[in-house]
Amino acid sequence: MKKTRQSMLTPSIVRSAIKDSFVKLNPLTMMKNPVMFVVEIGTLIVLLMTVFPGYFHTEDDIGFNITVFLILLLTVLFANFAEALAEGRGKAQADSLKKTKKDITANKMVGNGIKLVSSAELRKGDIVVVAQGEMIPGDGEVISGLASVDESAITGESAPVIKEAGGDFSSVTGGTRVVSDRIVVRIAADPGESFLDRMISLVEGAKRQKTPNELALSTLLTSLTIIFLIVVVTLAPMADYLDIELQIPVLIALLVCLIPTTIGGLLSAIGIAGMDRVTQFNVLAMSGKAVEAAGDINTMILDKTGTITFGNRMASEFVAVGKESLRDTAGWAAVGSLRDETPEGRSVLELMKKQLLRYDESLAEGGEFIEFKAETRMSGIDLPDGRKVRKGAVDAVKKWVIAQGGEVPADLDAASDRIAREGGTPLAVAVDSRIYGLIYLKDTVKPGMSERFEQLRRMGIKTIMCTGDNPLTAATIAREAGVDDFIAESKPEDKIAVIRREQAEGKLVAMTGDGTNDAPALAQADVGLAMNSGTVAAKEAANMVDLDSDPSKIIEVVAIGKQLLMTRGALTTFSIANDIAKYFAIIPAMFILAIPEMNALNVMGLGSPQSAILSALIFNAIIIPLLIPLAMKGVAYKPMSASRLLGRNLVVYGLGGVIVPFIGIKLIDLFVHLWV
Ligand SMILES: Nc1ncnc2c1ncn2[C@@H]1O[C@H](COP(=O)(O)OP(=O)(O)OP(=O)(O)O)[C@@H](O)[C@H]1O
Ligand SMILES: [K+]
Ligand SMILES: [Mg+2]
Repeated sequence: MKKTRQSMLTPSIVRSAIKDSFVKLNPLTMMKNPVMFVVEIGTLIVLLMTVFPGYFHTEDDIGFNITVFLILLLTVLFANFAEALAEGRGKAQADSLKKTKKDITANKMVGNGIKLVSSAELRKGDIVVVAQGEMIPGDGEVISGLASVDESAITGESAPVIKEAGGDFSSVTGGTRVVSDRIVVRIAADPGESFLDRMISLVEGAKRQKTPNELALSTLLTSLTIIFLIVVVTLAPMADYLDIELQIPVLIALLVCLIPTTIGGLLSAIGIAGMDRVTQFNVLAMSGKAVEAAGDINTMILDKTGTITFGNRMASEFVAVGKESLRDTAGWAAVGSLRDETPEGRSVLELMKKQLLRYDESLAEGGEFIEFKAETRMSGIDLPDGRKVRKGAVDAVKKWVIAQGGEVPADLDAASDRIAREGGTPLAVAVDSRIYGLIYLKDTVKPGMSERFEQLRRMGIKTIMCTGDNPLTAATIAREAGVDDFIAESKPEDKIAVIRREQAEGKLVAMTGDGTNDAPALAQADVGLAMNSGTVAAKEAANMVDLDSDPSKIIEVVAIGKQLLMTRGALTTFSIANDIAKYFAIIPAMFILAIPEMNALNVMGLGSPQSAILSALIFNAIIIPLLIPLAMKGVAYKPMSASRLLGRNLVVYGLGGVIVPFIGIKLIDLFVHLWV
């Protein structure tokens, strides 16, 4: 698989991030981040005191005040830089997508003729013809024809994909190119509402809103900021009363050290980078909320065919039952599959060829094809002579035959059970009231599935396989794959019922799907991952789309969501723990001259009061850029239960958060002390 996606930070991204760090100093922008906004105001106050020392009577402290001002300014710039850097990759990606979105000429069908129009004029419902070498002018559904389409502009995948009318592979995306044949497409989106438009605004972050989780954390951080603001402001009169002189820049330095600037500066970068990780993984998440929900999932609904198994269910054997001959069984299976375009149907005809079996193709001429439906779980053909040929799930065919007064051969169940126990799918073949035998459809569980489900179990996620297949096959595959639970013979509406049942117990549910009949369930699920190859309805209902159309990717999406939540939690813990250490650096320094006993609190043995304050402030600033890589990459995630994880993170980031600044500030003080 060749990916053209940009996944590295380029010098140009870094350059524009540096520029943006200054642009973001605009107070109207800063106000959205209350913690850093307080720092910005503090910076301005110290700046005023440096510029007008006469007015503030701060002539003696100009050197110190300039230093404080510069460190504070850097603190704000570092936080802005973190956010700008996180946004950079998305912006670069949006730029390259915009190049894909040029205006092109479309062949619009008007009456019986074709009119050349600009793609920007196309509306929902318009019909266009796209021939070899041409670009598809808008999102839509193929209504006739078959073509291979190069979707690399959108998916980064260079191998063309087949698009054809009818079924689950009929949706096409504007901006992709037809590389062979010719298709007729019904446009499904008005200008400005296309998939490409949505993708651009998504990676650009235009629609980025704070998620509920981020909002809750912001509220906490703002409350902490207000509390420390009150503490610091009330220090001044108290000091006054004790006849201790406290300079305003020192109080501001104390405040900035105490409020959670580390997480305040990195919070938005963490969220953007998390979304970006999902995008780099070729999954489009419609909102940050969806990614976070993925991190909190309790239950995952997966279908069997194509998700847990490879899904190329191939006919591998014909089995006759009762007194029927193998030749007749195979022959009717083939006639019943003649116009069945599903992979299962095609594989029956291939098996006939491979086994050199002959059958009378002309029988089907003029017959009426009965398409496979998940509701009936059968397909076949009604012959012109009145005979009805069916193949399908064994219980469905049995019911159909019995309804016509037929009987079920005694050895049918034993034969189908054998296939099912081996994990295969048995399809019964019948003509009118007579069952001839079985088609053995083989499918294999994808390698490594059981390890992945084991990982999910350790994360505390329950997996439920929902399949239209029979209970025995389902049980075998479920055992082999290691899912926790399964539901067999499920119809599309059963999926939504399972989701509702789990949600009623207060659980968050994820599911994948691609068909139009999956759309309601995808919309109902907290995390719905649709396949890009799937129908427009599925893609619209879901809150994520996988551009590679790999349904098992939901597992990685969950891991990314968890990593995002964990990174945020870990850095919050670290940030707050950090501030404790700074308290011990600054408080003794502030009072030491007036209250010599305070020296007992000077546990760090810092050089001088001024050096102590500056060192704490410098540490407070540089910890932000130092943690940018962690915020962007996310903390390493190992599957384990939520409570063990919490314990581990408290030790690493809580204890680490207390110890690191003691060492850091002490080291910085050794240098700073040489100058002040
Ligand atoms: N082309 C076909 N013709 C006749 N019967 C079919 C055909 N394809 C599948 N079936 C039968 O219908 C059943 C249901 O198919 P469906 O696609 O709804 O579910 P599934 O593929 O078995 O399971 P999953 O939901 O895991 O994809 C299958 O188990 C099989 O017995
Ligand atoms: K701080
Ligand atoms: Mg299926």
